Amino acid sequence: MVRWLRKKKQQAEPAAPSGTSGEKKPGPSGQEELHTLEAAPALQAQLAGTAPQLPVIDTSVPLLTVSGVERSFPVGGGQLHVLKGIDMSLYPMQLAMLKGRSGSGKTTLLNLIGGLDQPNKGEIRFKEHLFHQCGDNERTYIRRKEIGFIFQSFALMPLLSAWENVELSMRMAGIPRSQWKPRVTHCLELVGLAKRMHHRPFELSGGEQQRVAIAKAIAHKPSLLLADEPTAELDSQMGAQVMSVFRDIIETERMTICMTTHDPTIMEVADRVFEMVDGKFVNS
Ligand SMILES: Nc1ncnc2c1ncn2[C@@H]1O[C@H](COP(=O)(O)OP(=O)(O)OP(=O)(O)O)[C@@H](O)[C@H]1O
Repeated sequence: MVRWLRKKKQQAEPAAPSGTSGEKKPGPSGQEELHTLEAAPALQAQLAGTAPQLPVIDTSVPLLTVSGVERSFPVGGGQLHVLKGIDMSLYPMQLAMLKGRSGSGKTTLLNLIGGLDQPNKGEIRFKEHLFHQCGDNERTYIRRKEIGFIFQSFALMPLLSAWENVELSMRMAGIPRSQWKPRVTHCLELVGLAKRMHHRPFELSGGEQQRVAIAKAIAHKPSLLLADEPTAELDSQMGAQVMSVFRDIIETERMTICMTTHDPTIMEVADRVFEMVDGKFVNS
């Protein structure tokens, strides 16, 4: 078992990336808060100081910048203005959360950040790429290489095992076959499913299925992981396990995670919370 140190809520901090230096913080009681989850060997090695040194990442340079973004949809002969001027930055190794009432525009924004859709106005820069200027093919190419998606409903192939589901995503991402075996093993170990690799989705709990979905989403080593309500279908214990896995992924895979949630308990582990009201951010 591995200890997971729960991050403190850091909403009050400015836009600079908070909590991204990898330091561990005590819980509100001043004690380290313990969450138990099957150990991720890569994380264990890191904690034990036996892992190889990871490359240094400059966490002060945004991975993604959204500036003045607006998105409308044609509805019933008029325009529905969903996003009304969004500015945000996501930094390397940050866990960012979007919260807001149903219909406030969170998924619409996540789709834009992930290059699945384009804004009517404003700019989206992801690394050196200007998403608002890219054509569909270019965005698809960048997305396949650099971005991973996790959905509320797991989206696993029901007849394939956990292993085969993750392997399929590597095949579809065009990753050379020689890399499949070590990477699938690593990803499933990272999400705590070393002993469930050959189970099919119906033989796994909801939380385990979501962790297979996470392994699938990170298998091609994206730098940004986007998750639309990844804990909505899970009970609170399984939701906490998914958040624990997200923290491990940030530390060991050096990814940035941006997710939507309605759950205030889940928000406590965020480095940054963006609150959306009627297509705009408030208090952020
Ligand atoms: N393609 C579309 N065409 C027309 N309207 C759309 C489209 N996509 C989203 N909308 C509308 O935009 C608004 C925001 O939707 P969105 O899914 O972004 O909200 P949300 O905050 O993610 O909600 P929830 O928490 O329920 O998932 C909704 O009123 C929705 O009906």
